[in-house]
Amino acid sequence: MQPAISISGVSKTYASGFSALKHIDLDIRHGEIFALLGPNGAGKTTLISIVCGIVNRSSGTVTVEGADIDRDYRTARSLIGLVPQELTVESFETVRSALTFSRGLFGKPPNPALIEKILKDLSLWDKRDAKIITLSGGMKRRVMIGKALAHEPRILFLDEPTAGVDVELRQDMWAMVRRLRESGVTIILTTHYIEEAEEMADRVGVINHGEIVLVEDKAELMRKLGRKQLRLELRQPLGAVPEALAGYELELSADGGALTYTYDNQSERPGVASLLRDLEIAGIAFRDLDTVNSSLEEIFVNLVRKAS
Ligand SMILES: Nc1ncnc2c1ncn2[C@@H]1O[C@H](COP(=O)(O)OP(=O)(O)OP(=O)(O)O)[C@@H](O)[C@H]1O
Repeated sequence: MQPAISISGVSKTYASGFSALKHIDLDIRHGEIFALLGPNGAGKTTLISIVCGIVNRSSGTVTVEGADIDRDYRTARSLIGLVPQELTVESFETVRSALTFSRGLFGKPPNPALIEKILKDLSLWDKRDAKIITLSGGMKRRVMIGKALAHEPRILFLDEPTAGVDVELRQDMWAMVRRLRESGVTIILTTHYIEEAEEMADRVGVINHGEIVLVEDKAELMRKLGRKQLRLELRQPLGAVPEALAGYELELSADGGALTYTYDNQSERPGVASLLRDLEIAGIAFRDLDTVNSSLEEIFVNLVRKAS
């Protein structure tokens, strides 16, 4: 099956000469929730804006459900709903007319029943005739989502959906995103909250300095998250790890004074107890030991640092 979105060799150099994206290759699968994770300024918004046809790329190709975003702009664009980072809603419009108008922009015939359903799904039906200016920030954000859904897109981009949003609304938002996914919509969200990626995503892509540094199933990342390290301070420095301990893939520190064993619960590797036994058999004594849990945050920070 062709991907929902295929991004190939996409680069962006702004007029200032700043290179915001460097040869991005990325496929988004049908029906997944993909979290694009990266620090401020990494290029997330630039990438989304290119796919949505708001920013011109310097090179590369993008297709949406097979439609090229240049040659087949209208088709590609109509398949996408975009909820931008900034709240950009017409203050004096009513909620319902904002959605109706958005649908019309895509040349779709009016569909009051659909607009009603979207408003109900977003818990905005009671506010359908309210002017947007009278709504709370959280409600305005939901109006933005409603506008993005009004033309029945197959793919929804959410740029920092929960930035500055309180915990309750964040939970609501996540529940809503899941419902959308269940209805078959592919979702790409950008975030710099690791917990958001952890909670929501089927796959996670990490972007830093305009480069994709990792794309992985979340489950695989969680496996890494569950990884632990045992560090042993040795009594006598070693010149090399003895052959008998090769199965543990131990890491010897540069000065030979410490061994690090990385393991996780699902690992096929033998556990800590057997390592300690085998160390004793090999005549390696240690004077201290310490365990460290790696977290997704740590994985992320390391990736970002390595790429810097
Ligand atoms: N019009 C522009 N002209 C020059 N540089 C720009 C322009 N727009 C964005 N940039 C730069 O490109 C880089 C990537 O910006 P972008 O908004 O894509 O990052 P981001 O990952 O979405 O960050 P944030 O999480 O802060 O929104 C930043 O360094 C930004 O300053």
